[in-house]
Amino acid sequence: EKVKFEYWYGLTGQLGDQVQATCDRFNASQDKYEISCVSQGDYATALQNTIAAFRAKKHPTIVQGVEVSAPDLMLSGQVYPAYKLMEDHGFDINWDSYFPGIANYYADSQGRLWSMPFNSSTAMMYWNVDAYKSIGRDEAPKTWEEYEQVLRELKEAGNACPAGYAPSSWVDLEQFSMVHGEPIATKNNGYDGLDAEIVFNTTLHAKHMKDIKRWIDEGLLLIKTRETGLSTRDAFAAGECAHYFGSIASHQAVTEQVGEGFLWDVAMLPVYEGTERKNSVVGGASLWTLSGKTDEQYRGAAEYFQFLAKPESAEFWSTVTGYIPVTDEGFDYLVKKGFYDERPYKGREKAIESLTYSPVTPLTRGIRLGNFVQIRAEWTSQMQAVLSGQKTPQEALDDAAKRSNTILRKFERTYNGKTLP
Ligand SMILES: O=P(O)(O)OC[C@H](O)CO
Repeated sequence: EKVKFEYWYGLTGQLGDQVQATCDRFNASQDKYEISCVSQGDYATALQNTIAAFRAKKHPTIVQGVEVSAPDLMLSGQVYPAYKLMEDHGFDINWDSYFPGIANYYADSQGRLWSMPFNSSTAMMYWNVDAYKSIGRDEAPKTWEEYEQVLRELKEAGNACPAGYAPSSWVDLEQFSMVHGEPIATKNNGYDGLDAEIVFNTTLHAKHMKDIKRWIDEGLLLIKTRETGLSTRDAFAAGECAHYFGSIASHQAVTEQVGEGFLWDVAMLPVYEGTERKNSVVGGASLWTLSGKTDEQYRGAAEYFQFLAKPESAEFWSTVTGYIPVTDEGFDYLVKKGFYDERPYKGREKAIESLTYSPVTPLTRGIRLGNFVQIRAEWTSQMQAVLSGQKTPQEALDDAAKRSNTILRKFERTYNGKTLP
């Protein structure tokens, strides 16, 4: 009889279907194990459901943990660290092959990976090349100043939606801060201690949110969800808005949505003039093995991880999504096959360029702040208050920082005396 184990993931739609496909491929590749993969909705819900399931001992063997949940999972006492899982089951993983930006994010202070990198992304600017042609341009802006200029030119040329906008902590705060080398919190964004404090209301991020508000007021950015019910991605793919900012993960979905409709591309996030661009930070999620399972189930989990790490699996995953290969081995395999040479896959390498743009610094390593999923929610609700005209960006960011610090202090008390591994 096959050994069965569960894997809960936090993706839906096109991406969720492709996670399911990795499970089907694994099940078809061998006859000893049967992985059962269950979508839990989005990343935040997957995490929430997993915590709730622990109480009833109904939790899965593997959970897909959103990147920022790493400290919560590491301190939970309920994780079987990936490096140990693989070692205990005799799998010889070349950990050095993982891109440093990815490995750093999921590693403890001794450089050992606690989760298995899987769906790694970063934020990109999606731009409509045909719309640019209409204003005599053929390159994506590298600075926010130039971006504003492009928006203005598009509007003047009669474009009704130069860009769609929806507040995204991941793009506007987290990735933005990384590429500008600006801190989100003290203590190197939490890596150096649970007593970190939020500073995002005092950095270049505050200027950025003021600029975004001004662009909205000037009709350069349209809040699509409010105006048409469309997501910024759908509005872009429908040719309605000339830009949107989002994960490279959706590159394949956008490819399918746009079809032959128009020419488009992705570019690295702009930076403000005078900024020395830094690496962006890995987004997406990684796979965490949880406590309380049988040794056979753990062996199955390790086999699945080993299966995902194969270059052929990396090729499958990068083809059907936009996620990047997580190892040098996977990347080299794709490069040798000419994967990035032609559309529709050409462009996806820009995510890797962004992630590896500079050596990782203490401020661009990532975020190690407790309960950051809740901090994201606070930031978002404060930004909604800006969009509805109730607060200025600075007031909203000050309030978001205050509430976030309360969340951090609560987390610190929960793990009183404990330190991050
Ligand atoms: O859409 P994804 O999977 O690239 O994830 C984006 C962010 O990292 C979510 O935290």
